[in-house]
Amino acid sequence: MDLFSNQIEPNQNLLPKDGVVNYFGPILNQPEADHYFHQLLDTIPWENDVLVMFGKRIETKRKVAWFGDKPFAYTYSNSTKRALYWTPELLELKQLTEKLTTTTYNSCLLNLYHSGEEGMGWHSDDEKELQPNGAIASLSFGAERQFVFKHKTTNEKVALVLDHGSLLVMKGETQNFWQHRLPPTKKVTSPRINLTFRTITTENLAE
Ligand SMILES: O=C(O)CCC(=O)C(=O)O
Ligand SMILES: [Fe+2]
Repeated sequence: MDLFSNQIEPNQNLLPKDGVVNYFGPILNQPEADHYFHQLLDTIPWENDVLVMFGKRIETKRKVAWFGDKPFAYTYSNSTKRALYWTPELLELKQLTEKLTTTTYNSCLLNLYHSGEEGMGWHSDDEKELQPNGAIASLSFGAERQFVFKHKTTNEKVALVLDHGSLLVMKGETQNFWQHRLPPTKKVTSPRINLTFRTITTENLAE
């Protein structure tokens, strides 16, 4: 948290055009955010993510987990995952996020970055299973990390720092026009957990 956190304006659009990104700053106090961070770190069944790059199957160091209302199938970087049912803590966080963003979500992708050496490359969250132009709400816990948007045609960039216990929302046309990434950094040595609440279209129910 910084001295200026009381100036964070959740209604301000951080993007200059072609989408909407709102940063709410911390939405939990420090003990609450610490509680969720440790609870998620210890109890989520974290698994290595698998990417297919140049036809090769690569396991990421970053770990992931996938939860939802139903056992949705979700194909992400060529691997299909099935959603687990919400834990009580994830349901609490979903409820709080829904209240603050006045939107409902039916699933959540969780990422665990063990240190700053792990990040996520440029991408848009535009998988076919996701509701087109649906809001994506991102909760961060643990180490503060930079998050960057890049416009797909003009290359304009917008960067911000995602605080412990903070909420960020991407909505409207954001995923069509912008990519985002979590840059790796040697300056951060502690872990971070990120939760992205999403809406999956209900045709994507696993057998
Ligand atoms: O870790 C983050 O803040 C972002 C994760 C992300 O972009 C994703 O899961 O699609
Ligand atoms: Fe993303």
